[in-house]
Order: sequence, then C-alpha cells, then structure tokens
Amino acid sequence: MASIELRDVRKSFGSVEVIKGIDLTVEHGEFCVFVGPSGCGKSTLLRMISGLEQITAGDVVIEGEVVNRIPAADRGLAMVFQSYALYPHMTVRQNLSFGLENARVARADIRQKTEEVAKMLQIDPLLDRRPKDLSGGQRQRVAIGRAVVREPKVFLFDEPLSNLDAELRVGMRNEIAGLHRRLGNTMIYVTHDQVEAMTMADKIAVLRAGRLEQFGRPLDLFNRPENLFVAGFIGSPRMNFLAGRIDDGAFLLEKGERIALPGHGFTHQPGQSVTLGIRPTALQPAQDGPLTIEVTSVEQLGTESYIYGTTTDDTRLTVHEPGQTRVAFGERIALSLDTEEVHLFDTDSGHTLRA
Ligand SMILES: Nc1ncnc2c1ncn2[C@@H]1O[C@H](COP(=O)(O)OP(=O)(O)OP(=O)(O)O)[C@@H](O)[C@H]1O
Repeated sequence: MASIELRDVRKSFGSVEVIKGIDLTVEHGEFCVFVGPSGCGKSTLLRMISGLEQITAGDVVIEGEVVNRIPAADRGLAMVFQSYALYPHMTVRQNLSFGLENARVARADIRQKTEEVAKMLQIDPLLDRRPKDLSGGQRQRVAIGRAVVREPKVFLFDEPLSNLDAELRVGMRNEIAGLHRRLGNTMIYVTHDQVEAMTMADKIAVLRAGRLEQFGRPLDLFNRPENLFVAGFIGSPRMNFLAGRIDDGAFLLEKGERIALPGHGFTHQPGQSVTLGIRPTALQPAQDGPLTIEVTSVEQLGTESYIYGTTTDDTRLTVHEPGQTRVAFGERIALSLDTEEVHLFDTDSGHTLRA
C-alpha cells in the first residue's frame, strides 16, 4: 500500500522555518494536490517527500516505513518537473529508456515497455526525435512517460503544466487525470492554480506560509471552508466578504444594513467581529433585498454575466448571474442572497463559526 504520511514535518533553511509542522496522510491510490500561493512551501514539501530535500524534523512515512534517511533513488518514487528535465542530446526513446537501462532491465523488455508507454501517451511517432524538436506539450508527455516506464509506487508532479498555454494545459490536465485512473498509483501534484486542484484532486491540501490550512475533498473545501484563507482561495471567482457583527439572529454590516439569518446555527460571542462570506453565485439582482450596490462594471459573457459593484460601506462585491443580465454600469441595484449559502468567520482568527 503506497500511502504517504507526513508527521509533524518541518524544514528550515538556516534560521528561517519554511515548513512549520505538517501532518497529513495520502492514502494508497489517491490523487492529492498541494495548492497554495507562491512561496507557501509546496515544492519544498514535495521535495522532502521525494528525498531531494532533507527534512529538519518530523517523519516522512511511505508504505508504513519511515524514509527520512533513505536516499531519493531508493524511495520508489518518480518526479515530473515543470522544466521537463529531459536529456537534450538523447532521442525521445533514449530519454524514456535511460532509467531502465541503468536498472539493467533486459533489452527486449525495455523496448516493449518504452513503446507501450509512448503509445499510451501518444508520443510513439516521436520516438526518434530530440527534445528540441518537440512542442512544450510533447516534451511534458515525454517527461511523464519517463516517470511511467519506471513503474514507481508514487508519482510526484511539481507544477508540470505551468509552461504550457491555457488550452494545452486543460488537455494535459485531463490526460494526467486519465493516467491516474488507468494506473491507480498514489500521486501528489503541486500547483498554485486552484482550478487545477479542484478539477484533478481526490484530496486537496491548502498550504499557506508553511502551514496546512485545510485538507479534504475538493467540494468539502468549497462547501465548508474552515477559515477565511481557504474560503478566499478555493473557488473562482472569489468568495465575497463583508465585515460586521451578529445581533439578534441577523448579520449587521458596519454601515447598518441588516441580513436576517434565520436559524443559522453559527456559534458566536456577543459583540464579536464577524466576516460574512458569500459566493458570487449566491447573490442575485432583485427587486428587493438586504444589500444594495452601485454597479462599477458589468461583464457579459453570453452564457453568464458578472456584475461588480460596491456596497454602502464601500465593500466590493462580485455577482454571478446565469445568462445575460439587464443590469448596466452606474445603476444602484438591490441584491438578494441565499442565506443557506452564507459562511461566517471570526474576523480576528479567521476561523469558521460553523458549529
Ligand atoms: N534552498 C533554499 N534556501 C533558502 N530558502 C529557500 C530555499 N528553497 C526554498 N526556500 C524558501 O522557502 C519558501 C518555500 O519555497 P517553495 O519553493 O517550497 O514555495 P512554493 O510554494 O513551491 O512556491 P512557488 O509556487 O513560487 O514555486 C520560500 O520562501 C522560499 O524562498
């Protein structure tokens, strides 16, 4: 069972701690995505699992065995990098077979395996080319193929699609997800792109500044974010936030508007500063509603529309309307909101007030 467990894993570079104690378990066969803003420590964490980076404290456990002192080459993992890291002087075939030759696999087996994997990744017509004669997408396929031929227990991907254009990225995203379904291996995938995380992952680990903010299934993170950071990071366009407090079963905005939250079930203290989170899809232009905005811009995309505006207390809000909107720039409009979709957080700690 190629499960991966991190137990209070830490990393310091000199006196700076960049991974501040992370505990999580990736189960056998799971596709886990590490996501977070630039510099949060995603790549460092992946490199610590791979063995390319020493850990400062804690344990990395693969298949029940602590591997802290086991060199990268002996951990049974294969890593795919953003930079492809192909050998420029070798053909695609040689790039694919190099690792197997080093492992002294029989020549006929190498040939068969290389060709099988090339076919699976649709690079079989390119076997005699060199990397410089390939497109970015083709190079990334070769890099993935090189990992696949080695039949590792676990695949580690470090932002593998960042160098590709948007359309190719979507295509490759589907291919990697397909590869995971076909092979069934445990995979860990690093990205800063929350859409990539949402669409590919069985489980997402959201990281910020060296800490794990939340770990769970994509829709659990979307539906029940544990804190303001995850609420704002997962979901596109971003969740709207309003500052205020709770009083008598209602949320009061700083400048007086009142949003009734019947039977909301959130726990809160009297006078506590509270942030209300509401996704753009849960706000709608209405004849009558608890919020009013002045519209600062409108985007008509044909099948959907985005309305941007500011509230009376100068908070910017984004509204997503399905279809084409009649709302125009400069109007003052009322918004209704789906109170079932409201999130409440303690403003100071950022923690959810959900019981
Ligand atoms: N060799 C190193 N020496 C000193 N600091 C480092 C080293 N490698 C990484 N760091 C620091 O550790 C932190 C985490 O870096 P890391 O590359 O893991 O972030 P990341 O989340 O992968 O970011 P990005 O998405 O920008 O690649 C950063 O502040 C970075 O500057």
